[in-house]
Amino acid sequence: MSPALRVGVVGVGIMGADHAERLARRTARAELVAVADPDEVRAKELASRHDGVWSTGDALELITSDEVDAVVLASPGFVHEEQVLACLAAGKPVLCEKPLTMDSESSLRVVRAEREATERFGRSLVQVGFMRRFDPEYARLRAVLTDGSLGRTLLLHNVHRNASVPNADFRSEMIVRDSLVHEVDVARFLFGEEVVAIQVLSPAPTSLAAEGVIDPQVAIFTMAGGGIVTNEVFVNSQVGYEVRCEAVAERGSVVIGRPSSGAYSTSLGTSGAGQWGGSVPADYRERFATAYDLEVQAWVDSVHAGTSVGPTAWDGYAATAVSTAGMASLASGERVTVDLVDPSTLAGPTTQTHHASSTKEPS
Ligand SMILES: NC(=O)C1=CN([C@@H]2O[C@H](COP(=O)(O)OP(=O)(O)OC[C@H]3O[C@@H](n4cnc5c(N)ncnc54)[C@H](O)[C@@H]3O)[C@@H](O)[C@H]2O)C=CC1
Ligand SMILES: O=C1[C@@H](O)[C@H](O)[C@@H](O)[C@H](O)[C@H]1O
Repeated sequence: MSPALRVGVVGVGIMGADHAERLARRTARAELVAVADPDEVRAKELASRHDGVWSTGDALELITSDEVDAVVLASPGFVHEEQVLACLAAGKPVLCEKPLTMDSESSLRVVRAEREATERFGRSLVQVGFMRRFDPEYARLRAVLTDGSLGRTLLLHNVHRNASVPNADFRSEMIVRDSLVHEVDVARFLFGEEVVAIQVLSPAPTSLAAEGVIDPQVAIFTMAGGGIVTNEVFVNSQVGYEVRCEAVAERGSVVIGRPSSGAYSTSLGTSGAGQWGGSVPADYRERFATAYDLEVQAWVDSVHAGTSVGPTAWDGYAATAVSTAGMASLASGERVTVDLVDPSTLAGPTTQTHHASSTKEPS
């Protein structure tokens, strides 16, 4: 049996700490060996909870270390380009949290570098952290939509709510680039097509959002085959983490993410009367715990096998291209066409994945 994959985690805030714990405690054939964060106290504190894990304030030191075989990037999106490129230069497989980068041009640079690295190292090195593809409910929904029994998929209706967002930097644009980007990937994953246009509408905002932040937002995607996707993203809903998706097809519809499909209970309300309903998860770490576990395990297994799995650099770029168009639409209120490079014009091998849960890449 091959030795455990020695993994380093870059950025140990909310998601990085969660992934570090997962790698250290419940990912087979993997070992957490190092963590990096410019907040060195935070990195050191996390490392001290695990035997033999070292910490550094310098992400590049971790990425280039001979003691690290593969890297999980959970740093903020604006540093992903530099850090993914460093992983590619070092020939290290990287699981990069979404979004791949913050704009279309930088994501395209990553796709080009990834193709060169694939030729050089003989395998695709980038997986993007669109974990919903690994969620059992989304995977089941995709299976139902693709088995042909319901006919062609016509519409998707997505709801994505966070109780609140962590800091004052989470402006209207972040709702598009950091939150709505999940729905972009879901739309591509479920339709198996690209998003060709987006319109972002700005309803009157909640008084509970930070000054000047447009929250909620409603976005409408047009798919390459003419399907339409409606999306509500509301990041200051006060209640909890609600992610639902309803697909409408020619011969039926399918909904996932309802409380009844998870924990469901009756209880006594504060008034003493009986009430019904499920509990709403507090945040993504609770709602998508299984998806993250499956995502990280699949990544580790694929690295051992020398293959790739799940969302590729192309998937990351295609999603970011939609967000970039979404930013323009947020500013103008107009429908904006997505500008996506023709993949056949890119040099190097395609980064086709070999996983049932991946969107087919245009050839
Ligand atoms: N897949 C999912 O459901 C989720 C994904 N994310 C993604 O994970 C990433 C991190 O998000 P959070 O953990 O929420 O942010 P966070 O703000 O909680 O943590 C970010 C960490 O990165 C560190 N950092 C800053 N600059 C750095 C650099 N140059 N190199 C290394 N580390 C650096 C910060 O000090 C902080 O500890 C983002 O890309 C975000 O979009 C976040 C939440 C959920
Ligand atoms: O990825 C995530 C965060 O970065 C984002 O900020 C949240 O809105 C999403 O719900 C969460 O899944």
